[in-house]
Amino acid sequence: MNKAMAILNDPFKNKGTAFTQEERERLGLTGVLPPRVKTIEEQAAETYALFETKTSNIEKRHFLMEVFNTNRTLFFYLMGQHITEFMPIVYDPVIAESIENYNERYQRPQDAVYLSVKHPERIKKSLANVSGDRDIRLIVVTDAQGILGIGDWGVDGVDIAVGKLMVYTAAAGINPAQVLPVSIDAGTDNPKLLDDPNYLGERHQRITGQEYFDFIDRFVDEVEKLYPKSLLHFEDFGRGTAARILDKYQDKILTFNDDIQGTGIIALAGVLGAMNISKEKLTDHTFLTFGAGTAGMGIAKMLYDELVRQGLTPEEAKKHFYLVDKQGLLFDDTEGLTEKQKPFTRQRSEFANADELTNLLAVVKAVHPTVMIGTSTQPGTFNEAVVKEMAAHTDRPVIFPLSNPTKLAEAKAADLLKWTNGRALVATGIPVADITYQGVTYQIGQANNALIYPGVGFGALAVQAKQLNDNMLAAAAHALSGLVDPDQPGAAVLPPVSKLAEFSQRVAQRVAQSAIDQGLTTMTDAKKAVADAKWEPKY
Ligand SMILES: NC(=O)c1ccc[n+]([C@@H]2O[C@H](COP(=O)([O-])OP(=O)(O)OC[C@H]3O[C@@H](n4cnc5c(N)ncnc54)[C@H](O)[C@@H]3O)[C@@H](O)[C@H]2O)c1
Ligand SMILES: O=C(O)C[C@H](O)C(=O)O
Ligand SMILES: [Mn+2]
Repeated sequence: MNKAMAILNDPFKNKGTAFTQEERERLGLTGVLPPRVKTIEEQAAETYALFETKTSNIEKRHFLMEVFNTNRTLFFYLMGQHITEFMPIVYDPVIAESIENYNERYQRPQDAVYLSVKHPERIKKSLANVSGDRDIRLIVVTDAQGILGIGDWGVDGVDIAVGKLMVYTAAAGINPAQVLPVSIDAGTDNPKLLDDPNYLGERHQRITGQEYFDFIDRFVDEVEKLYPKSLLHFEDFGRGTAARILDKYQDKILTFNDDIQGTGIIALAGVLGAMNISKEKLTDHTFLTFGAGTAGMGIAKMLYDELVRQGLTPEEAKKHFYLVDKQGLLFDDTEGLTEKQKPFTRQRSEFANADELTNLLAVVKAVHPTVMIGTSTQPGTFNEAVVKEMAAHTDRPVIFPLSNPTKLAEAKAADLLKWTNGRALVATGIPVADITYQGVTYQIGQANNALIYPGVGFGALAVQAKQLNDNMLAAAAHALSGLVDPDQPGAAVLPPVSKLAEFSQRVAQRVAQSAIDQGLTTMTDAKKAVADAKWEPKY
């Protein structure tokens, strides 16, 4: 390829019509572009006008991905201008639709690395082929066994790694040339993909057990060797692997599991936001987690740690939790408990009707939760009967239906307000427009880990922290308090996505400061480190 085309085809270098006359001369672009030199403002305005002509969400996403594929600077400049509008398009919920249509709509590899569990010997070469001479600092890896709540999507799940990284840059300002999305293709147990002639992944059932975990070990090892200054972010692994991988590596390398830790932080931040509104104490609450999987147990752990920080003993704190999963309320003798569930189970002797506590309504009747969080993937399960029963025993029920995407949410925010006469303090996983109910306009907080992981990861990277530990996660959860006026009628429990870029800096600084305070870095000035690391979309 000639020099000119190599530059124009490189999304990290390309400026399109914005190359100046001098740059055109120097880079061999003279005569290669139409004469007019445009500014980034002009490019953004014309690109946005084209975006507005697209009618369906999937077309909008396709269009934005073309901009992203062509010119990263312009893409992030534009996203900075339209963050609230673009988030649901490039990220959740439209990303779910794009994953479900990946094979038919395949555009480009999008600078991701494609690894196959059957070929551990190709890991190093594959990583190096994609990263080239770029100084990689952030990797988002998925094996796509549990994409949002839509299940196993094999190689098609790569979009979630790409999308999560787009949010990192848009929210926190991580240099997009320093990131690497990775797909680990371990096969798929999704029969639809195995039967689809267009499927782009390896056509076999998931490889599990030793061979799988050996591959992960080798992958982590190669990442640490090739990119020693990087943060390794795991996304949408399965219930049987996510926690195990995190437990193995969290004290050894700079790593983060978004579904466990990111979700835990944002849910705790939302509950703390609810406490600011209701003026209640966290330690007076009873927590019910519906769907005690990867996310549900991450949330329970963060809430539990906070109760202990607020002075409860571990034994007292555990008594505040009730886990409900497929089996109903989880008891110490329930079959099929996960390692993470075991410490939070209850005893049958606590209840006269323990054997009847096999569904959510029965459990709500028996335990009177005051905070109920859904990560079950079961739509509509926070129904009118359940919510009214809960609301009969508490003034301000805190209810977070967090399952994604939209079609899987345990409830709709508007229904929760209606069924509780506006008393519910609600946060959802996907964005919800303001709701006017009985004369009050309610803003609905978005308890999606996207509101927190960019600041967390960026803060840790900015000070080159050795690890991301529980204190840093707690610092992030507390960083969002004070950003919403809790006395405004209809106030949200979390700050709005429109302020994402602002509060991500604050989260990053708090996380960086925590690393400094704990001696996990040699740097000393969190504010300066975060400011210095920030990438801006400009030519
Ligand atoms: N808002 C956020 O930031 C956020 C973050 C992570 C996950 N999530 C959502 O949470 C959901 C779960 O994700 P995960 O990664 O924890 O998946 P997971 O598979 O690890 O956990 C889901 C849990 O729900 C349980 N479950 C299934 N059917 C049930 C039923 N009928 N009743 C009760 N429990 C049932 C499963 O047994 C499992 O334990 C997904 O929809 C995901 O999108 C949201
Ligand atoms: O991707 C999201 O929207 C949040 C979360 O990580 C999820 O798996 O649902
Ligand atoms: Mn996820």
